[in-house]
Amino acid sequence: MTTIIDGNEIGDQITAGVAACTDTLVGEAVTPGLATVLMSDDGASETYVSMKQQACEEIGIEGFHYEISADEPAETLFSTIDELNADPAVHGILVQMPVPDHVPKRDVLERIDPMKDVDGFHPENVGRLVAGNARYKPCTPHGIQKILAETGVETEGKDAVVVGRSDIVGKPMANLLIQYGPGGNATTTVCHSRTDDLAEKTRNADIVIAAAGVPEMIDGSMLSAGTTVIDVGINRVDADTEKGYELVGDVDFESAKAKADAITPVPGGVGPLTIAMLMYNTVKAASLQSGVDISLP
Ligand SMILES: Nc1nc(=O)c2c([nH]1)NC[C@@H]1CN(c3ccc(C(=O)N[C@@H](CCC(=O)O)C(=O)O)cc3)C=[N+]21
Repeated sequence: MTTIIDGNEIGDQITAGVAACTDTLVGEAVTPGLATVLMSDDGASETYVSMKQQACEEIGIEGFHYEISADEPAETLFSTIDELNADPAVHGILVQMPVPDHVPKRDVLERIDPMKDVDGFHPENVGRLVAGNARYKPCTPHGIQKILAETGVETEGKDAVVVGRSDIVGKPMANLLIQYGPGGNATTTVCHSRTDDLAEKTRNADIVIAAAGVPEMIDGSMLSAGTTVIDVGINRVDADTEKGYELVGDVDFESAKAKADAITPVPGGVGPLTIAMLMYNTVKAASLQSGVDISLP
């Protein structure tokens, strides 16, 4: 029997632990604060930002939300970041990606105070992660580590294949998988758009993490029996539904399920963990900035 991994359940479990940490902080007169900044007219981005704000509200984290019109100059975003860096009520800052083309992404990431960088995208935090001394692990790869641990999937000595080399998922995921200790020690291959014979790589994997942003590109014929399949894709494809689209992953679920030992669905797989780990990092940020100790799950 193939296990269909329930990301909502694992996410709720972590969120409960994070909520308990929030209570501890509030008891010490520290209310964790997360600022989200949206500079885009994209409907999907709006959905994700509002999901993050809703999660804050449920846990007791104070949410601050900023919207900047996509045609504003980059300076408007920079000065918003400067204000949030200086605001002691704000412990975490998330600038929703992608930003418009005329805004230099790297300058945005470097502008955020590394102590408030709860995405873990600032070069200082990327460097710490690679050095094995992470401050804030990027939310999606960290969430995937939690999924694997909760599902009882051992990584040590296993062959892991990460499909996709993004700064947000592929690269940090590979870094976590090769690190010493629990959730790491995997022999890790990173595949991407220029990989020759991808199927040969994925067929030899014990764990496949699909994060290329290409709808249903990994199917059952590319997998061996017994593989653990983690689907990071959240592609909106046109469909005759109420919303006018359907959410599909980077994995062809039905054919992959027939081969997999365990598989994450879309929606209800990795997505809820991304939000839970953002809350986790925000509470960690509030602890680091206030000096109040907490015990994170
Ligand atoms: N600076 C930054 N940090 C991010 O963490 C970030 C970002 N930019 N830009 C966009 C992506 C996307 N992202 C998602 C988080 C949760 C779900 C999620 O929970 N999805 C639900 C379904 C939601 C739906 O119905 O559309 C699920 O998979 O079950 C999806 C997508 C965070 N991102």
